[in-house]
Amino acid sequence: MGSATEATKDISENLLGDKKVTVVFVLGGPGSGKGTQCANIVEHYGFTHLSAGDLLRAEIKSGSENGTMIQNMIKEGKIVPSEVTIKLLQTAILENGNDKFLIDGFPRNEENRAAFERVTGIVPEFVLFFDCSEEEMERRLLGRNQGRVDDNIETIKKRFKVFVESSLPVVEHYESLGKVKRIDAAKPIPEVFEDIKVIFSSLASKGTA
Ligand SMILES: Nc1ncnc2c1ncn2[C@@H]1O[C@H](COP(=O)(O)OP(=O)(O)O)[C@@H](O)[C@H]1O
Ligand SMILES: Nc1ccn([C@@H]2O[C@H](COP(=O)(O)OP(=O)(O)O)[C@@H](O)[C@H]2O)c(=O)n1
Ligand SMILES: [Mg+2]
Repeated sequence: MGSATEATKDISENLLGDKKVTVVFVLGGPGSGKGTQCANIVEHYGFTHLSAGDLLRAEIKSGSENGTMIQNMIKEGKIVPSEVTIKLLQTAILENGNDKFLIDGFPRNEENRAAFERVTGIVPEFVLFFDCSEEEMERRLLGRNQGRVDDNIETIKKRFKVFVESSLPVVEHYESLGKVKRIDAAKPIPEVFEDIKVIFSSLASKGTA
């Protein structure tokens, strides 16, 4: 009996060669702590962390022909066309020996979501959603100090708008499928990780990751 999910997994095996993967999407507003907690999850649960933003920034640095376009989009807080980001994610998945991935900061809009599903056939195990107020996220971004072109108040405001208008609908989509695990991301880093551990420990004990 082939369920819809099984059918999609078959497609994913075709497009990713023989590779079967477990994927968790890590979503949340800018500065909600996605990258910080992904590092913790990698250390404890053997996932590979793929940050869409990091892959795009590496693409700029590599001198790719898309570099200028990507840089301009990031500076404006806009979402880069899916084909660019999906290609980077797909290559990273195929080049990696691991079969468990945290995809951080993707999908960020409906176009990202639908195109990724269509192209890779990958259906996420679940979506880890970091819930945090804009006031707190703004404070964190202004203190992040990584020299990013988008961590200034003008771009931050644009990113918040894009998050509410384009990214939250993606979370709502997965909510309607019962796939969202919401985390109170306003708490201190160790407390947030304690809540995340509960989720990943139960996943590990079910043998799905
Ligand atoms: N729970 C937290 N409490 C306070 N500061 C945090 C917390 N989580 C992350 N930070 C800090 O906030 C900034 C943004 O975190 P980051 O993980 O880069 O967020 P994101 O990837 O969601 O944009 C970093 O400087 C990080 O050290
Ligand atoms: N799926 C994605 C992810 C990031 N990006 C771009 O990269 C920027 C930084 O993304 P990020 O995930 O590193 O940012 P944070 O949420 O970690 O602060 C976004 O504001 C977008 O301009 C994108 O276009 N598409
Ligand atoms: Mg990040």
